[in-house]
Amino acid sequence: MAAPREWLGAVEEEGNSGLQGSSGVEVVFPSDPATPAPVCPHGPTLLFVKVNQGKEESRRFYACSACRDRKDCNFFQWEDEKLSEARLAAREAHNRRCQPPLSRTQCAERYLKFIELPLAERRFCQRCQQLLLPDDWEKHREHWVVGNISAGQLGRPSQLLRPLENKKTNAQYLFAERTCHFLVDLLPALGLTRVLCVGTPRLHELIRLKASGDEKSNIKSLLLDIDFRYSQFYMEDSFCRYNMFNHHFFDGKAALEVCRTFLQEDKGEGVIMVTDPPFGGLVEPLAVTFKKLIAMWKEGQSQDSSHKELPVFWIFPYFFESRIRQFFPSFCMLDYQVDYDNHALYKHGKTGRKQSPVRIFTNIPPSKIILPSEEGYRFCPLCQRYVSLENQHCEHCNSCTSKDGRKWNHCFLCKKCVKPSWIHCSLCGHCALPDHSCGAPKDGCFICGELDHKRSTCPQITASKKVIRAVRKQKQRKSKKTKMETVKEQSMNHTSVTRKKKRRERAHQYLCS
Ligand SMILES: C[S@@+](CC[C@H](N)C(=O)[O-])C[C@H]1O[C@@H](n2cnc3c(N)ncnc32)[C@H](O)[C@@H]1O
Ligand SMILES: [Zn+2]
Ligand SMILES: [Zn+2]
Ligand SMILES: [Zn+2]
Ligand SMILES: [Zn+2]
Ligand SMILES: [Zn+2]
Ligand SMILES: [Zn+2]
Repeated sequence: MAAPREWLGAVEEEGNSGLQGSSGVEVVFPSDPATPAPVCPHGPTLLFVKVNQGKEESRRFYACSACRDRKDCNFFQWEDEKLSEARLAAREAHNRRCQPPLSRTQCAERYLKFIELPLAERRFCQRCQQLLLPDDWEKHREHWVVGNISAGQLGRPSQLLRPLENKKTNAQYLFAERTCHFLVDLLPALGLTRVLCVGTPRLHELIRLKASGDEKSNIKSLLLDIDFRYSQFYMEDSFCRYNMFNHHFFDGKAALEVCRTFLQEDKGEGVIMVTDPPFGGLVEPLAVTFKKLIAMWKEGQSQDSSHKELPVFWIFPYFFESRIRQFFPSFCMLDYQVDYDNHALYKHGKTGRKQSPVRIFTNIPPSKIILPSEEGYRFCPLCQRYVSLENQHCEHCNSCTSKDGRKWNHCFLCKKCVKPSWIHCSLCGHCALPDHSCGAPKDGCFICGELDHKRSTCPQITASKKVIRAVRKQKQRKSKKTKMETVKEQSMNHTSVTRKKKRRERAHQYLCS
């Protein structure tokens, strides 16, 4: 996902207005893209706009969709910038140079050769993260090479490969066994036979292991992931190198067709998409991509099943709930706490603030998803869903209200349940942390500073007449109550660096305190 914070530097270096008050970078999806976005090594770039509090939108620019760190991809181009033929040619050459050294077909051929080798000749170079054929040995002689790579190891590449823990781009946090088994075990009960794994390599391999093991599960899986190292372990029909922030298949049409065929098999029956994107990712580009995958599945549906939805598990931290529901209103958040192997803080079994904040968002009715009682989950008959132990049903809200696994308390003044650490502040008129600064400006509109709307719907914005029309329409349409809800929703529509930073800080505080 794109590089908000890093790109701010670039924007400023280019002599644009400095930061004043709150500022940030948003992704823009032009409704009628007249010109296709320029391409970086990670496929089409995204269009961004820098927004400053008290100012109108500034100049828009293209940046990489996948890398948040300029060190990983330093693509930058102003929207209205004209590039010389020479620069365009240099960019093309650069894009080609950045692709993996072996093609997808070459990787598949090497894999077939590798599995034919006797155990003693099956080697893996830790340094290069590569399976070696005898012809490669000499080149890796001085590297840390492990031998005797068993069929079991080949079947679990996520254990053999070093997780890419670069937080800004890959954030390759792998499911703990507990979570992975929980997900796999859910599938048969839900009548699912195919899983499109988008950024879930460990789930993919466990499904395949089960399919080839004694239990003879007949569940199939296709992995879409940006990590090209996985190409070494799978044939073309079970792994496609893919960028989930721009729906880009690195191996072109052939790979796209693999995905389409997989989704549309059996008239689209029995398939689910499970995705666990890097948490720093912007929600909107992800939502746009997932809608494209859903549309691909829908193309294969008959007329009479046009009302059906592709089942989805979107794994993401709970504080993105309103943002995700903005794009997928039918999704609900399960209480199940997703656990990771290589993330020290996201661990199940911790209490208080140390619990994992990662949840499953799904359009499958939550009553059908049984959460393990041995881990403390119970069924709430009133909510018709499984909830965590501490999540108590509030009779005033008529719901099990806790989002973070702790017991929340009902505030009669706010008329809702709030976190246990919050108290009602009579000065602010709502609940907040005891040490909050009263009356401190909340995240308001970047342009006029008002709190009741965001930049995208600011009546003062002159650049976008469309937005003004939308605001007017809204004013006409909404009653006071629904208007309040809309404002809240809009506030989530405003992804800014400041806000994202705050959110990260909040997540950090949440996990550390
Ligand atoms: C948070 S990890 C999820 C891994 C999952 N928990 C598992 O154990 O299977 C994010 C995954 O998304 C992949 N990824 C990161 N950026 C991506 C992108 N732009 N497009 C597709 N996949 C991406 C990473 O390689 C990684 O496998
Ligand atoms: Zn890039
Ligand atoms: Zn090597
Ligand atoms: Zn309940
Ligand atoms: Zn309540
Ligand atoms: Zn209150
Ligand atoms: Zn206050």
